[in-house]
Amino acid sequence: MIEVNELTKRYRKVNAVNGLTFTVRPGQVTGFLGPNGAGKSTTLRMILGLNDPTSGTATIDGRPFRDRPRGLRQVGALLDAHDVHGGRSAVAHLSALARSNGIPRRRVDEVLQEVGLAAAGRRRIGGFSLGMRQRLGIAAALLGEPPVLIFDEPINGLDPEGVLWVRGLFRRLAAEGRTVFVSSHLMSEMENTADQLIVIGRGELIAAESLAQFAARSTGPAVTVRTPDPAGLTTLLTTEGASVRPDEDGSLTVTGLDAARIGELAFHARVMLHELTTHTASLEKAFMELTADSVEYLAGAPR
Ligand SMILES: Nc1ncnc2c1ncn2[C@@H]1O[C@H](COP(=O)(O)OP(=O)(O)OP(=O)(O)O)[C@@H](O)[C@H]1O
Repeated sequence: MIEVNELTKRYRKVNAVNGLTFTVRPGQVTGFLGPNGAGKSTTLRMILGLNDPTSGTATIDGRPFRDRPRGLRQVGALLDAHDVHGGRSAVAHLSALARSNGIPRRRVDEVLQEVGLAAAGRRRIGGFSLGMRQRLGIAAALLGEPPVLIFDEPINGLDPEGVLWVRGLFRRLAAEGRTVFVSSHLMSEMENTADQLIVIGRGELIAAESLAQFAARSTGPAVTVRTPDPAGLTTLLTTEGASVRPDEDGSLTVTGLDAARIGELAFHARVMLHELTTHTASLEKAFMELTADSVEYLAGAPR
């Protein structure tokens, strides 16, 4: 379990993290979400004892991480995939980590196999792609079979097969009862993986809830309708209290009535329908709405 209490980090000009309080529980995948610059990496570094908080505390299983003598056997973390010695091979890098953390040497081959790098184990890390470096970072995190795992933007640079693999891996680690905390700036990366979400913006907590609770915040389902008589159908549906928006491709997006009711109304009014499709609101959209006020770097909009 990871517990963060009133955690604050102030740099000279920026409040990178401001009074954050949340808990990350075992047996679940918890997504740590926020736009660029929200303070995710700074928070993770403080949890791992790599940065000192200005105030507040972060503990792993009840104690600050830097007090832990068992290192990689207690917590595995992927922070910056580039933060490894490029002149070494993957095997040499992992073997050194295993040695200094009292982990049996056989784990090196096991984790290389697990992350799909067995064939590249003897190659210099300097020649690895970003995706391969991410896999190596994940291998290092898994080396000591720790109960707590922390991954900062692990999906960056992975190919589609890698994305699927890593999602399955996180689910499996959680099912084994481990604490799995994964940061991302994209909701889409988390919606098929996370059970719980911690959302931050400008260093402050915006939401800490289950994915289901988060989904319930979004603005309800919309229905796409295609008809040869858009004007007639629009009048019919707005009279019944729906909002109808014409789309560029000639279809209508209807909110406020469900597909069954729209079909019924059209049938009774003898309006022909060519399409009637329900869309559940996208979580990405809900995430963007939720964090809109705290987006620091907005394309095309000087602030
Ligand atoms: N060493 C530092 N000195 C000064 N400011 C810093 C330092 N590290 C981070 N910051 C600032 O703190 C804020 C939070 O940065 P952080 O890297 O934690 O965000 P993030 O959520 O991980 O962002 P991203 O998704 O872009 O990685 C930013 O405004 C950043 O510029």
